[in-house]
Amino acid sequence: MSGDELADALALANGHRAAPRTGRTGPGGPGEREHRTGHHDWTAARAAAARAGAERRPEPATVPLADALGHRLAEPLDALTDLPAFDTSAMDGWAVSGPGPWTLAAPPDGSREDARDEPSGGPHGLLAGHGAPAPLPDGHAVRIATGARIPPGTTAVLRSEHGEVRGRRLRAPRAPQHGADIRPRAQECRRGDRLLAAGAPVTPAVLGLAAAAGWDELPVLRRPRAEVLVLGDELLPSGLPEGGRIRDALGPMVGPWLEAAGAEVTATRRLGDDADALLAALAGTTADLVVTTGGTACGPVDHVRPALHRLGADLLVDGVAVRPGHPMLLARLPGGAHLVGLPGNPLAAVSGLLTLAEPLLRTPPRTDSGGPGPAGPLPTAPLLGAVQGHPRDTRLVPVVQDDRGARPLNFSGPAMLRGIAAADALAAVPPGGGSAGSAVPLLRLPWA
Ligand SMILES: Nc1nc2c(c(=O)[nH]1)N[C@H]1C(S)=C(S)[C@@H](COP(=O)(O)OP(=O)(O)OC[C@H]3O[C@@H](n4cnc5c(N)ncnc54)[C@H](O)[C@@H]3O)O[C@H]1N2
Ligand code: MOO
Repeated sequence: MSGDELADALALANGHRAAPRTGRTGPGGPGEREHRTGHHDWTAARAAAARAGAERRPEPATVPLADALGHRLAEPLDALTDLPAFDTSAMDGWAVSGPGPWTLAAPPDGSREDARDEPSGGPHGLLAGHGAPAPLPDGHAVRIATGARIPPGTTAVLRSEHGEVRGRRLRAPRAPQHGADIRPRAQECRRGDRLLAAGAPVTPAVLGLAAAAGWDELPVLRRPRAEVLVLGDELLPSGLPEGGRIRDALGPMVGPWLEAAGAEVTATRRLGDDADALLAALAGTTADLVVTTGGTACGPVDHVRPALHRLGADLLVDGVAVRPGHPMLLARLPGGAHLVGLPGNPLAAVSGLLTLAEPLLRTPPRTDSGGPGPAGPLPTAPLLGAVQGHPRDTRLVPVVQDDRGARPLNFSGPAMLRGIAAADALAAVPPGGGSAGSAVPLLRLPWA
Protein backbone atom coordinates (compact mmCIF):
# COMPACT_ATOMS: atom_id res chain seq x y z
CA MET A 1 0.00 0.00 0.00
CA SER A 2 1.52 3.35 -1.03
CA GLY A 3 1.74 6.22 1.40
CA ASP A 4 -1.21 8.08 -0.03
CA GLU A 5 -3.34 4.95 -0.19
CA LEU A 6 -2.60 4.45 3.47
CA ALA A 7 -3.46 8.06 4.20
CA ASP A 8 -6.73 7.67 2.32
CA ALA A 9 -7.56 4.46 4.09
CA LEU A 10 -6.90 6.11 7.42
CA ALA A 11 -8.97 9.17 6.56
CA LEU A 12 -11.82 6.99 5.40
CA ALA A 13 -11.64 4.79 8.46
CA ASN A 14 -11.40 7.80 10.78
CA GLY A 15 -14.33 9.43 9.07
CA HIS A 16 -16.24 6.23 9.65
CA ARG A 17 -15.70 6.34 13.37
CA ALA A 18 -15.64 10.02 14.12
CA ALA A 19 -17.62 12.47 12.08
CA PRO A 20 -16.97 16.11 12.96
CA ARG A 21 -18.86 17.77 15.73
CA THR A 22 -20.51 21.05 15.06
CA GLY A 23 -20.35 24.21 17.13
CA ARG A 24 -23.77 23.39 18.38
CA THR A 25 -22.89 19.93 19.63
CA GLY A 26 -19.36 20.27 21.03
CA PRO A 27 -17.23 17.66 22.77
CA GLY A 28 -19.21 15.02 24.54
CA GLY A 29 -22.28 15.86 22.47
CA PRO A 30 -24.44 13.46 20.48
CA GLY A 31 -22.91 10.56 18.57
CA GLU A 32 -22.16 10.14 14.91
CA ARG A 33 -25.71 9.75 13.64
CA GLU A 34 -26.70 13.08 15.08
CA HIS A 35 -23.52 14.79 13.92
CA ARG A 36 -24.28 13.61 10.46
CA THR A 37 -27.82 14.97 10.45
CA GLY A 38 -26.29 18.44 9.97
CA HIS A 39 -24.33 17.21 6.96
CA HIS A 40 -25.46 18.16 3.48
CA ASP A 41 -25.28 15.60 0.74
CA TRP A 42 -22.49 16.77 -1.61
CA THR A 43 -24.80 17.72 -4.50
CA ALA A 44 -27.16 19.51 -2.12
CA ALA A 45 -24.21 21.42 -0.63
CA ARG A 46 -23.16 22.65 -4.08
CA ALA A 47 -26.75 23.66 -4.79
CA ALA A 48 -26.96 25.55 -1.48
CA ALA A 49 -23.74 27.40 -2.33
CA ALA A 50 -25.11 28.27 -5.79
CA ARG A 51 -28.30 29.60 -4.17
CA ALA A 52 -26.19 31.75 -1.86
CA GLY A 53 -24.42 33.10 -4.97
CA ALA A 54 -27.73 33.89 -6.67
CA GLU A 55 -28.96 35.73 -3.58
CA ARG A 56 -26.03 38.13 -3.52
CA ARG A 57 -27.00 41.75 -4.11
CA PRO A 58 -23.89 43.43 -5.50
CA GLU A 59 -23.86 47.18 -6.07
CA PRO A 60 -24.09 48.07 -9.75
CA ALA A 61 -21.42 50.42 -11.11
CA THR A 62 -20.69 51.91 -14.52
CA VAL A 63 -17.05 51.45 -15.45
CA PRO A 64 -14.92 52.14 -18.54
CA LEU A 65 -14.52 49.13 -20.81
CA ALA A 66 -10.89 48.78 -19.70
CA ASP A 67 -12.02 48.17 -16.09
CA ALA A 68 -14.96 45.86 -16.82
CA LEU A 69 -13.11 42.57 -17.29
CA GLY A 70 -14.16 39.86 -14.83
CA HIS A 71 -17.28 41.63 -13.59
CA ARG A 72 -20.81 40.70 -14.72
CA LEU A 73 -23.19 42.70 -16.86
CA ALA A 74 -25.68 44.52 -14.63
CA GLU A 75 -27.98 45.07 -17.61
CA PRO A 76 -28.40 43.30 -20.93
CA LEU A 77 -25.91 44.31 -23.61
CA ASP A 78 -27.90 45.76 -26.52
CA ALA A 79 -26.35 46.83 -29.81
CA LEU A 80 -26.00 50.61 -30.07
CA THR A 81 -25.46 50.31 -33.83
CA ASP A 82 -26.09 48.01 -36.76
CA LEU A 83 -23.18 45.61 -37.29
CA PRO A 84 -21.74 46.02 -39.80
CA ALA A 85 -22.78 49.67 -39.70
CA PHE A 86 -22.74 49.80 -43.55
CA ASP A 87 -22.35 47.39 -46.47
CA THR A 88 -18.72 46.30 -46.38
CA SER A 89 -16.35 44.47 -48.66
CA ALA A 90 -15.31 41.10 -47.17
CA MET A 91 -12.28 40.80 -49.49
CA ASP A 92 -9.60 42.77 -51.31
CA GLY A 93 -10.52 42.99 -55.00
CA TRP A 94 -12.96 44.99 -57.07
CA ALA A 95 -16.50 46.13 -56.48
CA VAL A 96 -18.27 45.26 -59.74
CA SER A 97 -21.65 46.26 -61.13
CA GLY A 98 -23.51 43.83 -63.38
CA PRO A 99 -22.05 40.94 -65.39
CA GLY A 100 -18.45 41.31 -66.64
CA PRO A 101 -16.29 42.27 -68.26
CA TRP A 102 -16.14 45.63 -66.52
CA THR A 103 -14.59 48.99 -67.21
CA LEU A 104 -12.30 50.06 -64.41
CA ALA A 105 -12.86 53.53 -63.03
CA ALA A 106 -10.26 56.00 -64.28
CA PRO A 107 -7.33 56.49 -61.92
CA PRO A 108 -7.83 59.61 -59.85
CA ASP A 109 -6.68 62.93 -61.14
CA GLY A 110 -3.34 63.41 -59.38
CA SER A 111 -4.01 67.15 -59.16
CA ARG A 112 -6.68 66.56 -56.47
CA GLU A 113 -5.67 65.93 -52.88
CA ASP A 114 -8.89 64.20 -51.95
CA ALA A 115 -10.32 62.12 -54.71
CA ARG A 116 -12.89 60.27 -52.56
CA ASP A 117 -15.76 61.43 -54.70
CA GLU A 118 -14.13 59.99 -57.78
CA PRO A 119 -15.68 56.67 -58.76
CA SER A 120 -12.20 55.14 -58.31
CA GLY A 121 -11.76 56.40 -54.73
CA GLY A 122 -8.16 57.37 -53.88
CA PRO A 123 -4.94 56.21 -55.55
CA HIS A 124 -5.39 52.72 -53.94
CA GLY A 125 -9.08 52.50 -54.78
CA LEU A 126 -11.70 52.37 -52.02
CA LEU A 127 -10.14 51.84 -48.59
CA ALA A 128 -11.59 51.08 -45.15
CA GLY A 129 -12.30 54.10 -43.00
CA HIS A 130 -13.73 56.55 -45.52
CA GLY A 131 -17.12 58.10 -46.15
CA ALA A 132 -19.78 56.98 -48.62
CA PRO A 133 -18.27 56.34 -52.08
CA ALA A 134 -19.79 57.52 -55.37
CA PRO A 135 -22.28 55.15 -57.07
CA LEU A 136 -20.86 52.53 -59.41
CA PRO A 137 -22.48 52.56 -62.86
CA ASP A 138 -23.55 49.28 -64.50
CA GLY A 139 -20.63 47.59 -66.29
CA HIS A 140 -18.05 49.35 -64.14
CA ALA A 141 -15.65 48.18 -61.45
CA VAL A 142 -13.50 49.87 -58.84
CA ARG A 143 -10.64 48.56 -56.69
CA ILE A 144 -11.76 47.96 -53.12
CA ALA A 145 -10.07 46.83 -49.89
CA THR A 146 -11.49 44.57 -47.16
CA GLY A 147 -13.59 46.67 -44.80
CA ALA A 148 -14.23 49.51 -47.29
CA ARG A 149 -17.76 50.75 -47.88
CA ILE A 150 -19.51 49.24 -50.88
CA PRO A 151 -20.50 51.84 -53.50
CA PRO A 152 -24.23 51.96 -54.35
CA GLY A 153 -24.92 49.95 -57.50
CA THR A 154 -22.37 47.20 -56.63
CA THR A 155 -23.64 43.69 -57.36
CA ALA A 156 -20.65 41.70 -56.02
CA VAL A 157 -17.04 41.90 -54.93
CA LEU A 158 -14.60 40.07 -57.18
CA ARG A 159 -11.57 38.84 -55.22
CA SER A 160 -8.24 40.13 -56.53
CA GLU A 161 -7.04 36.58 -57.25
CA HIS A 162 -10.09 35.93 -59.44
CA GLY A 163 -9.79 38.90 -61.84
CA GLU A 164 -7.54 39.74 -64.82
CA VAL A 165 -6.85 43.34 -65.73
CA ARG A 166 -5.83 44.46 -69.23
CA GLY A 167 -5.61 48.20 -69.58
CA ARG A 168 -8.86 49.47 -68.13
CA ARG A 169 -10.75 46.21 -68.68
CA LEU A 170 -11.40 43.73 -65.88
CA ARG A 171 -12.43 40.14 -66.69
CA ALA A 172 -13.34 37.21 -64.48
CA PRO A 173 -13.01 33.64 -65.81
CA ARG A 174 -15.88 32.79 -63.44
CA ALA A 175 -18.38 35.56 -62.75
CA PRO A 176 -19.02 36.16 -59.00
CA GLN A 177 -22.47 35.34 -57.68
CA HIS A 178 -24.78 38.22 -56.92
CA GLY A 179 -23.84 39.62 -53.50
CA ALA A 180 -20.61 37.62 -53.27
CA ASP A 181 -18.15 38.85 -50.63
CA ILE A 182 -20.37 41.74 -49.58
CA ARG A 183 -21.14 41.89 -45.84
CA PRO A 184 -24.53 43.54 -45.78
CA ARG A 185 -25.31 46.18 -43.19
CA ALA A 186 -26.77 44.63 -39.96
CA GLN A 187 -25.74 41.10 -40.95
CA GLU A 188 -24.63 40.45 -37.35
CA CYS A 189 -27.15 42.63 -35.50
CA ARG A 190 -29.49 45.57 -35.80
CA ARG A 191 -29.30 48.53 -33.47
CA GLY A 192 -31.28 47.58 -30.35
CA ASP A 193 -30.77 43.82 -30.75
CA ARG A 194 -30.01 41.99 -27.49
CA LEU A 195 -26.48 40.64 -27.71
CA LEU A 196 -26.04 39.26 -24.17
CA ALA A 197 -28.26 38.83 -21.12
CA ALA A 198 -27.74 40.60 -17.80
CA GLY A 199 -25.50 38.59 -15.52
CA ALA A 200 -23.16 37.41 -18.28
CA PRO A 201 -19.51 37.50 -17.24
CA VAL A 202 -17.44 40.17 -18.99
CA THR A 203 -14.76 38.17 -20.79
CA PRO A 204 -12.17 39.50 -23.27
CA ALA A 205 -14.56 38.48 -26.08
CA VAL A 206 -17.40 40.44 -24.45
CA LEU A 207 -15.15 43.51 -24.25
CA GLY A 208 -14.50 43.20 -27.99
CA LEU A 209 -18.18 42.75 -28.81
CA ALA A 210 -19.20 45.67 -26.58
CA ALA A 211 -16.66 47.94 -28.27
CA ALA A 212 -17.78 46.86 -31.75
CA ALA A 213 -21.39 47.52 -30.75
CA GLY A 214 -20.58 51.07 -29.64
CA TRP A 215 -20.14 50.85 -25.86
CA ASP A 216 -17.52 53.00 -24.06
CA GLU A 217 -18.60 52.15 -20.50
CA LEU A 218 -20.45 49.12 -19.18
CA PRO A 219 -22.95 48.81 -16.33
CA VAL A 220 -21.56 45.97 -14.22
CA LEU A 221 -22.11 44.10 -10.99
CA ARG A 222 -18.68 44.04 -9.44
CA ARG A 223 -16.92 40.75 -8.77
CA PRO A 224 -17.42 39.61 -5.19
CA ARG A 225 -14.66 40.93 -2.93
CA ALA A 226 -13.09 38.09 -0.97
CA GLU A 227 -10.85 38.08 2.08
CA VAL A 228 -8.82 35.02 3.14
CA LEU A 229 -8.14 34.34 6.82
CA VAL A 230 -5.50 31.67 7.40
CA LEU A 231 -5.78 30.12 10.86
CA GLY A 232 -3.20 28.07 12.73
CA ASP A 233 -0.30 28.88 15.07
CA GLU A 234 1.72 26.07 13.52
CA LEU A 235 2.09 27.78 10.16
CA LEU A 236 5.32 29.28 8.86
CA PRO A 237 5.21 31.90 6.10
CA SER A 238 8.60 30.86 4.68
CA GLY A 239 11.47 28.41 5.01
CA LEU A 240 11.52 24.75 5.99
CA PRO A 241 9.36 22.97 8.57
CA GLU A 242 11.00 23.30 11.95
CA GLY A 243 10.20 22.54 15.59
CA GLY A 244 6.82 20.96 14.76
CA ARG A 245 5.80 23.92 12.63
CA ILE A 246 4.96 23.52 8.93
CA ARG A 247 4.75 25.77 5.91
CA ASP A 248 1.46 27.51 5.22
CA ALA A 249 0.34 25.82 1.99
CA LEU A 250 -3.08 27.47 1.87
CA GLY A 251 -2.13 31.15 2.10
CA PRO A 252 -0.40 31.03 -1.31
CA MET A 253 -3.12 28.83 -2.83
CA VAL A 254 -6.55 29.99 -1.74
CA GLY A 255 -6.44 33.64 -2.89
CA PRO A 256 -5.35 32.84 -6.46
CA TRP A 257 -7.88 29.98 -6.58
CA LEU A 258 -10.68 32.38 -5.60
CA GLU A 259 -9.47 34.88 -8.22
CA ALA A 260 -9.60 32.12 -10.84
CA ALA A 261 -13.18 31.39 -9.75
CA GLY A 262 -14.21 35.03 -10.23
CA ALA A 263 -13.49 36.85 -6.95
CA GLU A 264 -11.46 39.97 -6.33
CA VAL A 265 -9.24 39.04 -3.38
CA THR A 266 -8.61 42.06 -1.19
CA ALA A 267 -6.36 40.45 1.44
CA THR A 268 -4.91 37.22 2.78
CA ARG A 269 -4.27 37.53 6.52
CA ARG A 270 -2.69 35.06 8.94
CA LEU A 271 -4.48 35.12 12.28
CA GLY A 272 -2.87 32.18 14.08
CA ASP A 273 -5.19 30.44 16.52
CA ASP A 274 -6.38 33.66 18.15
CA ALA A 275 -10.14 33.38 18.78
CA ASP A 276 -10.54 37.11 19.51
CA ALA A 277 -8.68 38.11 16.35
CA LEU A 278 -10.94 35.80 14.33
CA LEU A 279 -14.07 37.23 15.94
CA ALA A 280 -12.92 40.80 15.28
CA ALA A 281 -12.01 40.00 11.67
CA LEU A 282 -15.42 38.45 11.01
CA ALA A 283 -17.34 41.21 12.78
CA GLY A 284 -15.48 43.96 10.93
CA THR A 285 -15.18 42.51 7.45
CA THR A 286 -16.06 44.66 4.46
CA ALA A 287 -15.71 41.75 2.02
CA ASP A 288 -18.60 39.98 0.30
CA LEU A 289 -17.02 36.61 1.00
CA VAL A 290 -14.71 35.60 3.85
CA VAL A 291 -12.82 32.35 3.39
CA THR A 292 -11.16 30.83 6.44
CA THR A 293 -8.70 27.93 6.38
CA GLY A 294 -8.40 25.47 9.25
CA GLY A 295 -10.17 25.49 12.58
CA THR A 296 -13.37 23.87 11.27
CA ALA A 297 -13.16 20.68 13.36
CA CYS A 298 -13.68 20.14 17.06
CA GLY A 299 -10.14 20.52 18.39
CA PRO A 300 -9.28 22.80 21.32
CA VAL A 301 -8.21 25.65 19.03
CA ASP A 302 -10.78 25.16 16.26
CA HIS A 303 -12.49 28.54 16.59
CA VAL A 304 -14.54 28.91 13.41
CA ARG A 305 -17.87 27.42 14.51
CA PRO A 306 -17.73 29.01 18.00
CA ALA A 307 -17.01 32.41 16.41
CA LEU A 308 -19.93 32.04 14.00
CA HIS A 309 -22.15 31.02 16.90
CA ARG A 310 -21.11 34.05 18.96
CA LEU A 311 -21.77 36.40 16.04
CA GLY A 312 -25.21 34.90 15.43
CA ALA A 313 -24.30 33.86 11.89
CA ASP A 314 -26.68 31.76 9.85
CA LEU A 315 -25.12 28.34 9.14
CA LEU A 316 -26.29 27.45 5.61
CA VAL A 317 -24.15 24.33 5.21
CA ASP A 318 -22.79 22.70 8.34
CA GLY A 319 -20.55 19.89 7.17
CA VAL A 320 -20.80 18.01 3.88
CA ALA A 321 -20.89 14.27 3.16
CA VAL A 322 -17.69 14.44 1.10
CA ARG A 323 -14.13 13.11 1.59
CA PRO A 324 -11.84 14.82 2.04
CA GLY A 325 -13.23 17.99 3.53
CA HIS A 326 -16.34 16.91 5.46
CA PRO A 327 -16.03 19.60 8.19
CA MET A 328 -16.39 22.41 5.59
CA LEU A 329 -19.13 24.96 6.14
CA LEU A 330 -20.98 27.88 4.58
CA ALA A 331 -22.52 30.67 6.65
CA ARG A 332 -24.09 34.08 6.22
CA LEU A 333 -22.68 36.67 8.60
CA PRO A 334 -25.10 39.14 10.22
CA GLY A 335 -23.86 41.92 7.89
CA GLY A 336 -24.82 39.84 4.84
CA ALA A 337 -21.35 38.62 3.79
CA HIS A 338 -20.90 34.91 3.18
CA LEU A 339 -18.26 32.81 4.90
CA VAL A 340 -16.79 29.59 3.55
CA GLY A 341 -14.89 27.63 6.19
CA LEU A 342 -12.29 25.41 4.52
CA PRO A 343 -10.83 22.53 6.53
CA GLY A 344 -7.12 22.80 7.24
CA ASN A 345 -5.93 19.62 5.54
CA PRO A 346 -4.79 21.01 2.20
CA LEU A 347 -6.70 18.68 -0.16
CA ALA A 348 -9.74 19.01 2.11
CA ALA A 349 -9.43 22.79 1.59
CA VAL A 350 -9.45 22.25 -2.20
CA SER A 351 -12.54 20.11 -1.76
CA GLY A 352 -14.20 23.00 0.09
CA LEU A 353 -13.15 25.48 -2.58
CA LEU A 354 -14.77 23.41 -5.31
CA THR A 355 -17.81 22.30 -3.31
CA LEU A 356 -18.78 25.64 -1.74
CA ALA A 357 -16.70 28.63 -2.90
CA GLU A 358 -16.72 27.87 -6.61
CA PRO A 359 -20.53 27.46 -7.05
CA LEU A 360 -21.10 30.52 -4.86
CA LEU A 361 -18.78 32.66 -6.97
CA ARG A 362 -19.78 31.26 -10.36
CA THR A 363 -23.54 31.61 -9.93
CA PRO A 364 -24.61 35.02 -11.20
CA PRO A 365 -26.61 37.16 -8.79
CA ARG A 366 -30.25 37.19 -9.77
CA THR A 367 -31.04 40.45 -11.55
CA ASP A 368 -34.40 42.11 -12.20
CA SER A 369 -33.95 41.51 -15.90
CA GLY A 370 -33.19 37.82 -15.44
CA GLY A 371 -29.90 36.51 -16.76
CA PRO A 372 -28.25 33.13 -17.11
CA GLY A 373 -29.78 30.43 -14.94
CA PRO A 374 -27.90 28.07 -12.64
CA ALA A 375 -25.10 26.01 -14.17
CA GLY A 376 -26.17 22.74 -15.79
CA PRO A 377 -25.13 19.28 -14.63
CA LEU A 378 -21.42 18.51 -14.35
CA PRO A 379 -19.71 16.82 -17.30
CA THR A 380 -18.90 13.15 -16.77
CA ALA A 381 -16.07 10.86 -17.89
CA PRO A 382 -15.35 7.14 -17.44
CA LEU A 383 -12.84 6.28 -14.72
CA LEU A 384 -9.69 4.71 -16.17
CA GLY A 385 -9.03 2.84 -12.95
CA ALA A 386 -11.09 1.63 -10.00
CA VAL A 387 -11.38 4.06 -7.07
CA GLN A 388 -12.09 2.92 -3.55
CA GLY A 389 -15.02 4.87 -2.16
CA HIS A 390 -16.31 6.00 1.19
CA PRO A 391 -19.28 3.96 2.40
CA ARG A 392 -21.68 6.94 2.57
CA ASP A 393 -19.89 10.04 1.32
CA THR A 394 -18.90 11.31 -2.10
CA ARG A 395 -15.16 11.12 -2.59
CA LEU A 396 -13.25 13.74 -4.60
CA VAL A 397 -10.19 12.33 -6.33
CA PRO A 398 -7.63 14.23 -8.43
CA VAL A 399 -7.61 12.95 -12.02
CA VAL A 400 -5.96 13.69 -15.33
CA GLN A 401 -8.43 13.71 -18.20
CA ASP A 402 -7.73 12.60 -21.75
CA ASP A 403 -9.97 11.53 -24.61
CA ARG A 404 -10.39 8.04 -23.09
CA GLY A 405 -11.49 9.20 -19.66
CA ALA A 406 -10.25 10.27 -16.22
CA ARG A 407 -7.14 8.65 -14.78
CA PRO A 408 -7.03 8.75 -10.96
CA LEU A 409 -3.77 10.12 -9.58
CA ASN A 410 -1.73 8.95 -6.64
CA PHE A 411 -0.95 11.17 -3.66
CA SER A 412 -4.58 12.05 -3.11
CA GLY A 413 -4.60 11.82 0.69
CA PRO A 414 -6.36 14.66 2.57
CA ALA A 415 -3.09 16.29 3.64
CA MET A 416 -1.46 16.00 0.20
CA LEU A 417 -1.29 18.44 -2.68
CA ARG A 418 0.99 16.36 -4.91
CA GLY A 419 -1.92 14.75 -6.78
CA ILE A 420 -4.02 17.86 -7.26
CA ALA A 421 -1.02 19.89 -8.43
CA ALA A 422 -0.68 17.50 -11.39
CA ALA A 423 -4.44 17.14 -11.98
CA ASP A 424 -6.81 18.88 -14.32
CA ALA A 425 -10.02 17.86 -12.55
CA LEU A 426 -11.46 16.26 -9.44
CA ALA A 427 -13.65 13.22 -10.03
CA ALA A 428 -16.71 12.94 -7.78
CA VAL A 429 -16.74 9.24 -6.91
CA PRO A 430 -20.10 8.19 -5.47
CA PRO A 431 -20.50 6.46 -2.10
CA GLY A 432 -19.30 2.87 -2.41
CA GLY A 433 -16.63 3.70 -4.98
CA GLY A 434 -16.26 3.59 -8.75
CA SER A 435 -15.19 0.67 -10.91
CA ALA A 436 -13.00 1.16 -13.98
CA GLY A 437 -15.23 2.30 -16.85
CA SER A 438 -17.96 3.80 -14.65
CA ALA A 439 -18.91 7.40 -15.50
CA VAL A 440 -18.25 9.97 -12.78
CA PRO A 441 -18.95 13.72 -12.64
CA LEU A 442 -15.88 15.90 -13.09
CA LEU A 443 -15.05 19.26 -11.53
CA ARG A 444 -12.58 20.87 -13.93
CA LEU A 445 -9.90 22.99 -12.34
CA PRO A 446 -10.26 26.63 -13.40
CA TRP A 447 -6.95 26.72 -15.31
CA ALA A 448 -7.17 23.24 -16.91
N1 LIG B 1 -12.11 14.12 16.21
C1 LIG B 1 -12.08 14.45 14.92
N2 LIG B 1 -11.02 15.10 14.48
C2 LIG B 1 -10.94 15.45 13.18
C3 LIG B 1 -11.98 15.10 12.29
C4 LIG B 1 -13.08 14.40 12.80
O1 LIG B 1 -13.99 14.06 12.09
N3 LIG B 1 -13.09 14.12 14.13
N4 LIG B 1 -11.85 15.43 11.00
C5 LIG B 1 -10.54 15.56 10.47
C6 LIG B 1 -10.60 16.11 9.18
S1 LIG B 1 -11.29 15.10 8.02
C7 LIG B 1 -10.06 17.32 8.86
S2 LIG B 1 -9.99 17.83 7.24
C8 LIG B 1 -9.51 18.17 9.86
C9 LIG B 1 -10.10 19.57 9.71
O2 LIG B 1 -9.49 20.30 10.68
P1 LIG B 1 -9.55 21.85 10.81
O3 LIG B 1 -10.33 22.47 9.71
O4 LIG B 1 -9.96 22.18 12.18
O5 LIG B 1 -8.06 22.22 10.53
P2 LIG B 1 -6.85 22.23 11.53
O6 LIG B 1 -7.11 21.34 12.68
O7 LIG B 1 -6.53 23.63 11.79
O8 LIG B 1 -5.75 21.59 10.61
C10 LIG B 1 -5.86 20.30 10.13
C11 LIG B 1 -4.52 19.89 9.51
O9 LIG B 1 -4.24 20.73 8.44
C12 LIG B 1 -3.02 21.44 8.64
N5 LIG B 1 -3.15 22.80 8.13
C13 LIG B 1 -4.01 23.72 8.59
N6 LIG B 1 -3.83 24.86 7.91
C14 LIG B 1 -2.86 24.65 7.03
C15 LIG B 1 -2.22 25.47 6.07
N7 LIG B 1 -2.57 26.74 5.88
N8 LIG B 1 -1.22 24.93 5.33
C16 LIG B 1 -0.84 23.63 5.52
N9 LIG B 1 -1.43 22.81 6.43
C17 LIG B 1 -2.42 23.32 7.16
C18 LIG B 1 -2.84 21.44 10.12
O10 LIG B 1 -1.51 21.64 10.49
C19 LIG B 1 -3.37 20.08 10.49
O11 LIG B 1 -2.42 19.10 10.20
O12 LIG B 1 -9.83 17.75 11.15
C20 LIG B 1 -9.61 16.36 11.36
N10 LIG B 1 -9.85 16.11 12.74
O1 MOO C 1 -11.24 14.18 5.18
MO1 MOO C 1 -10.52 15.60 6.06
O2 MOO C 1 -11.79 16.55 5.58
O3 MOO C 1 -8.92 14.94 6.40
O4 MOO C 1 -9.61 15.95 4.81
